[in-house]
Amino acid sequence: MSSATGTFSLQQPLNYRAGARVQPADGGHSEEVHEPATGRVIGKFLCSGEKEIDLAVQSAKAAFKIWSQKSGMERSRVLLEAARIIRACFFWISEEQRDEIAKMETINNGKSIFEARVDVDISWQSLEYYAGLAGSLAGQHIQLPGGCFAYTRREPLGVCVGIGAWNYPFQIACWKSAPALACGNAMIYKPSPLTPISAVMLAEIFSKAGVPKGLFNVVQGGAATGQFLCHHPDVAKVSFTGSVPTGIKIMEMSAKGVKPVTLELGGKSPLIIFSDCVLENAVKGALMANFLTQGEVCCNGTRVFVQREILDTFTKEVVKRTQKIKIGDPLLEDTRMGALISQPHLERVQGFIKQAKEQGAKVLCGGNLYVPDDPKLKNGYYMQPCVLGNCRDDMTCVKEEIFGPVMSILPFDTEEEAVERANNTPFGLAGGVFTRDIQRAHRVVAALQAGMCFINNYNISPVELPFGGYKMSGFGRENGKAAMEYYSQLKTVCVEMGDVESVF
Ligand SMILES: NC(=O)C1=CN([C@@H]2O[C@H](COP(=O)(O)OP(=O)(O)OC[C@H]3O[C@@H](n4cnc5c(N)ncnc54)[C@H](O)[C@@H]3O)[C@@H](O)[C@H]2O)C=CC1
Ligand SMILES: NCCCC(=O)O
Repeated sequence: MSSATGTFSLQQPLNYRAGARVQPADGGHSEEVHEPATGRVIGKFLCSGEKEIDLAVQSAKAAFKIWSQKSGMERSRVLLEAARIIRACFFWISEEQRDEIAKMETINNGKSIFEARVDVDISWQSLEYYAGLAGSLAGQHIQLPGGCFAYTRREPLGVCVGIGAWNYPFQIACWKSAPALACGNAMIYKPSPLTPISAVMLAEIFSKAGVPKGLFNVVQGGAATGQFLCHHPDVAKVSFTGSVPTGIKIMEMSAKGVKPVTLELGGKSPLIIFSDCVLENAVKGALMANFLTQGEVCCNGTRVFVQREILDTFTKEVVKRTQKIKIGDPLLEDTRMGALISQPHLERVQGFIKQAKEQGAKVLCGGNLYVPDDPKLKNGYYMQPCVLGNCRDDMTCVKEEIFGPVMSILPFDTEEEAVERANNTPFGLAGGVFTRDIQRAHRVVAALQAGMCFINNYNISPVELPFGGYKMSGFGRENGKAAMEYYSQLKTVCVEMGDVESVF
């Protein structure tokens, strides 16, 4: 079997401003774009400078004037059309076009085409969901004495900035832009410099769907470009997905301009497996919690606490299935684990495994580099998914976010102990529990200090559900109705129906 892996090269500019792909007006250094599956350089782009950021902001401000005056239903129709265009890529047009977005995501990120398709589905569902909410964005009427009254208006914020990570490039761009645009805002989006491609595709789709020119702009670059965005005086809000250290910097920069922020940061989430679980589901859940997108998922349940009675059976089954995961060319239909995002990241993950061994953990399977047979893939960033046993809570692999395919198994005896250990982390993004005991399931998730909890499943992402963290995993919410609050502000209008009674 062969695939298109190893054939793509970037031809078009990756910035998008005022309704067109453009080269940035100024810039610092240029960045290479890699194809993780082969390690090939597929192109380069110039990181946007201060002048380009200002042009993008001015263009977004002009579009905001038009878009914010539209009714919710008018905005809804445009978002629905954008969702339809993306779906059409999947279902109604030729095979070539059908897979276009997912293919680009796979080429640029390294994840399997199978998963990339799911990501793109979740992305158009997000646009569809917020299209549905746009028309019902409304305030309140409040009766006051003497026939006076007040009402509230839910208004957009203005030009919002979205800064994204590299693990779900298209999906993160949609999760931020869909509620932002539904509320009447404009957005400037900066993807990770490692995955610059698919956000521009989204910009083109928005234009085709009928958003005003400049409503959704894309600027490319790394930290410096992100800083220009956060410091720009005409930016009203920053929504960030990425690591905790960068999240702290974003908050500091935004604080200077008193700009609201949404922070979707990292995690080290617990998954608690009780001995009364349906073992088959718990094993599947543990794999879902650890190995999607090569383990590069913020809400992964990487600390797998297993009740001692079933530790051996559970571990044996998890190891058996992990060894069967098909690694390799991510564009092949039957591949379930592609390449990690970059060579430095692969080395970092390998470093965590080495350190885990030094600290006494036992590699139960995987953990080594993987070299596919296909010669074109020999420089790709592959590794075998890894399960670690003999783990303790004080080990680095159990305390720190690895962001790779590494599961740590930790035995426990009692519910109380499991909950206490699960919460013993500065992170609080997600958590999960597998048990047949319905009361215990709800008791445990109520006690977990985490923003997104799963009972008897893990890592599903329906767009209707608010998603976000507790503690150092951030604040604010994406998805669900909740996100609308983070992209709008409340104005109160107090109406006098009589004469003014002055105290002077
Ligand atoms: N909670 C969530 O929803 C998610 C969280 N993450 C977290 O993201 C991390 C991995 O993603 P990375 O891209 O490596 O994170 P990162 O923090 O290095 O970069 C994220 C984004 O911030 C930009 N950036 C970096 N320094 C900046 C600065 N000083 N000012 C402004 N922008 C700056 C980057 O260019 C990139 O676009 C992991 O910790 C992961 O857990 C990833 C996906 C989802
Ligand atoms: N579909 C899961 C998204 C989580 C993340 O962005 O890492």
